[in-house]
Amino acid sequence: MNGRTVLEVGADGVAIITIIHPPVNSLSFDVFLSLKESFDEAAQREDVKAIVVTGAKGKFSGGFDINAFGLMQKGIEHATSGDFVSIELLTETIEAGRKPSVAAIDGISLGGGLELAMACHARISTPAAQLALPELQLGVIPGGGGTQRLPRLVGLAKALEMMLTSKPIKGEEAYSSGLVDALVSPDKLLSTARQWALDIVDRRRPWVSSLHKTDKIESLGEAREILNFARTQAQKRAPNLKHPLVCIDVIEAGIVAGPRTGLLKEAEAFEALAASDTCKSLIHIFFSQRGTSKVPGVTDRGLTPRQVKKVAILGGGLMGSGIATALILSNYPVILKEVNEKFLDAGVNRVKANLQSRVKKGKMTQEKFEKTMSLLKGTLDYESFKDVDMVIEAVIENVSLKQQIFADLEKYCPPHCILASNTSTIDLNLIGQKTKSEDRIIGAHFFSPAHVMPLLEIVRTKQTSPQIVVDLLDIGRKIRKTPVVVGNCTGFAVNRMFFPYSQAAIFLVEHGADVYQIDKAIYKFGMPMGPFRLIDLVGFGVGVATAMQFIENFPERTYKSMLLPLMQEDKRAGEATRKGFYLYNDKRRANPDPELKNYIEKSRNISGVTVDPKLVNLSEKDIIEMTFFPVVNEACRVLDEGIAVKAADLDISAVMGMGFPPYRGGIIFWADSLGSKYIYSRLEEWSKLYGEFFKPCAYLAARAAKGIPLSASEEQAQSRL
Ligand SMILES: C[C@H](O)CC(=O)SCCNC(=O)CCNC(=O)[C@H](O)C(C)(C)COP(=O)(O)OP(=O)(O)OC[C@H]1O[C@@H](n2cnc3c(N)ncnc32)[C@H](O)[C@@H]1OP(=O)(O)O
Repeated sequence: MNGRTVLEVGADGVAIITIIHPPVNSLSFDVFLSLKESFDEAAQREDVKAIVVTGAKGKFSGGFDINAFGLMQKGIEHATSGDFVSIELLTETIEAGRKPSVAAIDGISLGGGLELAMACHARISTPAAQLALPELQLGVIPGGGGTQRLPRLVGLAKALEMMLTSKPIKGEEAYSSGLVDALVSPDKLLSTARQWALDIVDRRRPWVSSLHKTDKIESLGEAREILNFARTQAQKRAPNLKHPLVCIDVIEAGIVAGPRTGLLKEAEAFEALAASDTCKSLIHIFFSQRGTSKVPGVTDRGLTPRQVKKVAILGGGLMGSGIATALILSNYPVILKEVNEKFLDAGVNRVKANLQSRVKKGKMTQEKFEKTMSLLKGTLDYESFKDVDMVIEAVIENVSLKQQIFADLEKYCPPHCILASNTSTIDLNLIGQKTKSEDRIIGAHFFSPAHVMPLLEIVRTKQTSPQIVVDLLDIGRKIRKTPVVVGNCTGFAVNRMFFPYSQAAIFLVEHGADVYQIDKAIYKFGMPMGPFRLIDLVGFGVGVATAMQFIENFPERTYKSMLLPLMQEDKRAGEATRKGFYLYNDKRRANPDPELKNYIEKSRNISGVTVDPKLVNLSEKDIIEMTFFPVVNEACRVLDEGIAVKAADLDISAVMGMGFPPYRGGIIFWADSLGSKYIYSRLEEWSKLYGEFFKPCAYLAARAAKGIPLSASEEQAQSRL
């Protein structure tokens, strides 16, 4: 059985129904059926006066069992159909039941979990409990009456905010907004809920049916205004997504035609959306994100992460200060080392500024700011490194400098200390060449700004010990990053994929395509910005340095262009210099620059490239394919070489490291939706026309030949032969 509920009746006549489905008490079909049985039994038993529903082990419920979406998509399960869950169970059995029910909420009450609680006649919560309707994050809308009951409990504006952002609110806010009726500490939760239920029976407390509440709902005119504003915002935020608009339509239907009509519309829309590509992609992302910390041969050895009490960071530049911020925010004491007072001050000030911006946004109190800053100590020497448990080197990308630093670290740090480098491209074996500590050298590749970006690329060499990987995975989790463990090579996984992306864009421009048209098409596809706007943001210095690494290591498939160096020569080095592919005003607004064509022309002449009329007016589809298929090709090489353990890790790397739209499921998931054969045939066609840069790799060719998805593991691929 996939989860269940238990029913216990106390001497006071209150039946406690407890959901038991570890780890988060999700609502599987078995749990729904069992809930129905338990509520039916409680309704029938004469010794039961009232009902309390709760979740085992301090967690009310993490919502609908997300595994079940897969079953629904395969047509195996239909039990969520609105008729059963939303109407029969939640509305008719629970809300319209003859005995009052109270939800006792601790830990989490998410999605279907909150919908179950809202169908009860009252909700008692602990202050720290998290309540949310996060369904939109999964490409669906609430399907258990959430679109109808939440606005009636908290008002339209708050309900829309909760649904459209998917963000949880804590018990305290839930209480002040009317979602819960009382707040109590965890030890008093059940007794308070029991008493509340009995009080409803005795008419000492109101018997409220959320679905029929009217006091919080705005007038029709006002409601329409709020809904239309939400529509505009939703379209602006994610123009490619339809389900947020469906959610707003369903809420509106309930307000215009009544909650019963709203429930039916909701159920219908939920079922349709659960079968959509967006939902499939987002659920793939949900599980893939949780799967990144399961590394075969590492996390299955029973190793326990060691405690890291003190961390040292070398380099207080943009990366070093960002990493320091991320660590102190999670209460790690940090030593920041720089080469002189001036650089040290600048580094410490950057950390300060990072935290101050949180204070300004109201995300941090002044007191917490001071406490957090006190965890950071600056230094100019290695004196205080003797008791650090981890060092993260974040200096400039210079091999000999890094080699020297690691040799020094070996001397000054204790033998158990993790020696990590934040390099984004350099082979770790090179960095550790002058040490005998290869087993504790590891890559901790953060993405800028390090205290904001969610990805941490953990790079292990063949010598890195599994214990060190387990330790870093634990730190990653504690500083709230999604770790992806990859193998060692130039560029690792994320930059290996990133590189052909900007290269393809530069190739297209040199052959006649328009910079701004490319950026527009890629933005429309769902990237946060186009490749040229991104190169401007990152800065040409970084772009050129990375290019050199790739030219050196993968010369056969690097498209060589002088465009960036030429622009750099003229002090056009990106946003920092206010000029790059765009011109930037005081407010960082990017404007196209008519002068750009002169540089492109010059660069074309140097490369000996002529404009290809076929590439001048490319369709958006062609721009997307010519830019992203080389990325898919490189991702296939990364998989083939074993740099990434599984395709899903690359999907997460693309989403969190490159900004690839999660609703397309990540780079390989997206590629598989188009088919390996199609991608192969296009790359093959372009490689004949334009050379090696587009040449499909052996992995892609083999899978295309057999019609096998790119994500299939090697064993799966073999078994399909
Ligand atoms: C009809 C309804 O309207 C439709 C719905 O309810 S849709 C579902 C709505 N619910 C959600 O979106 C909640 C999703 N879950 C979460 O946000 C987080 O997992 C959480 C806050 C519950 C717990 O977070 P955290 O403690 O960090 O643990 P996390 O690693 O994420 O999850 C623990 C395990 O529970 C699983 N899990 C979490 N929520 C789940 C769910 N709703 N269904 C199935 N499994 C779930 C995770 O996959 C993970 O499994 P693993 O250990 O095998 O990798």
